Amino acid sequence: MSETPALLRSDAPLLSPDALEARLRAIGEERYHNLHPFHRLLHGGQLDRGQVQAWALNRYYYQASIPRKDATLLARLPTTELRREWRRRLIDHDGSGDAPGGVERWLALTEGLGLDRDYVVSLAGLLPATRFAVDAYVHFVRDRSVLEAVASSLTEMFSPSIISQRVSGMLRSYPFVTAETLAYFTPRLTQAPVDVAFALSYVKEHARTREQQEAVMAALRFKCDLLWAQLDALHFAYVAPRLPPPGAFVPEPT
Ligand SMILES: O=C(O)c1cc(C(=O)O)c2c(n1)C(=O)C(=O)c1cc(C(=O)O)[nH]c1-2
Repeated sequence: MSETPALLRSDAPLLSPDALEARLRAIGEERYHNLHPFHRLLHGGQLDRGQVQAWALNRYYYQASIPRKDATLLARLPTTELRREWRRRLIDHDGSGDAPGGVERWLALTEGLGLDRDYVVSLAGLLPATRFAVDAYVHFVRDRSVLEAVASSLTEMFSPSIISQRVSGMLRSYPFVTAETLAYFTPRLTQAPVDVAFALSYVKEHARTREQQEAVMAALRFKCDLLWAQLDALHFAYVAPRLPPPGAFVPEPT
């Protein structure tokens, strides 16, 4: 379902909170990155080891930047209650005490795929488009309203189902992938619904005008687009026409 841009519908009536949620879910059905051809190849076992490495290496920058964006938003939240809620996300990704977080677990994934840890962390082989897309997320959360920033996290509504498909598809298809390598994803299946429960109820409660509701929907579309753009860049560089930009990771020939 494609929607008319907000500017054309300034007279549109306020949506009920549940109607807003239905619109948000429809955006995911139309644009979430589970629909991207690169993901279909990844989950369907149709990539080689070098292409899977390229995906993991680039996605490292997304994972490593999630706590940067959550810390950015945390600093803007006005109440103890909101900050306590959002702080949990930082712990999920950065860890706490001896417990590793998601960023460290993603490095276990890239190492399990045979990539050198220092090379991954250096970001030297990153696609430029990955950097631009991920940085755009951090900047969006810094520059837009808190309501839009919270709404931009709502792609997580759609992530548990893609994660389940990814883990089962990759384990079935790739001899070089083990359950241990994909352990990153297991806690996400319980963390994401907790994140979403809060963010969705916040958005449903705080989007009180149609304009704010349109801004919330636009934030979710923006986020879907930046996830999509990362996969476009991977596809162009490593699937077809296979034109990695200068300096980007080049898989070893198999
Ligand atoms: O595997 C995925 O497809 C996927 C998608 C998303 C997402 O929809 O943004 C996230 C994650 N994973 C994820 O692991 C994660 O920690 C995460 C945090 C966020 C966010 O916007 O705050 N999205 C996602």
